[in-house]
Amino acid sequence: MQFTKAHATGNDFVMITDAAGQQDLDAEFVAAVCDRRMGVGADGLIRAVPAHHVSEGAALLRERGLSSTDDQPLWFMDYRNSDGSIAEMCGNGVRAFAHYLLAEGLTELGDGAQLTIGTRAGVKTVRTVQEGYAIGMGVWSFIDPELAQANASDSLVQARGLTDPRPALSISMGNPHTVVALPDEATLQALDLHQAPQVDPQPPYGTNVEFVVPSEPLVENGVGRVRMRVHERGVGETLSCGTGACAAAAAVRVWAAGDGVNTWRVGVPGGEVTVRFTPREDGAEEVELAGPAVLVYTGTLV
Ligand SMILES: N[C@@H](CCC[C@H](N)C(=O)O)C(=O)O
Repeated sequence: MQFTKAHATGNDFVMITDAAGQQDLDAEFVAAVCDRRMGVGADGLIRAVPAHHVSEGAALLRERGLSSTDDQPLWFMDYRNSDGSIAEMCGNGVRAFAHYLLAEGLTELGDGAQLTIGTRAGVKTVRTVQEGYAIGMGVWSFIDPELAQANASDSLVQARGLTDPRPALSISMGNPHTVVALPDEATLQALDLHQAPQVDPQPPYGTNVEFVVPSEPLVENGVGRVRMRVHERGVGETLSCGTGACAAAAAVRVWAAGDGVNTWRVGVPGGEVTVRFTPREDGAEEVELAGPAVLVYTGTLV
């Protein structure tokens, strides 16, 4: 099996193409490929498969009235975490996926230099921008709107390196996130994320946990800035999480009542991504995630 190793701000993936939709990916196989000592090593594995060849993709085509054929496929991002579990969405993965599809000649940019791809969290648009790719992520939402709006927090998080549990806010970006604000960079750096943080109450399907530190000043020239470290569900600590960066920026906006600040730069151990919010008339906010994507090498699994 041919594969390409890719990364997007250090969040790394093994990319494979399955044009006929015949590749049965079981959790054991994915975990073996993603193993950093015994396999290729990656935070996740992404299978590019035409939407009409997988049930979730076919459902998406029906819902959205889109077409996908062997000649003109709508490519579906089948994303798996490094432990083999399936996740709904991966923001950095979409950038790597778009870069991979274009480099492999599997698709071309359409009108407005845009691409449309399918994911388990719906159809996403991708456009090329100076820093790489910008993804139309859809709208963010509170996981528990009542609790979140009343307290600006809905849970408590404890992690190694913190003296006490800290309040957190749960946000969906297609997949679940729990965002925790920390007072300063020293506290952020002192965290030991080898062990999964404890979230109370425990989210039913697990969660990705983002620890954020607002920059000083928080907003400069109309742009908000935060630093973040993340412990990902199904992976562990990663160098970056795209959906996590969107959730972190959304949470900081809520806490800082910074609704007017629509552009946020989120610094992660693997670089920086940009998150933009566009308020809609119905009160919801569309999110765009922009950042680089890199293809590192190709290989063959034996
Ligand atoms: N790194 C990703 C998120 C991958 C999925 C996540 N671990 C989950 O289980 O929800 C990103 O860039 O968004």
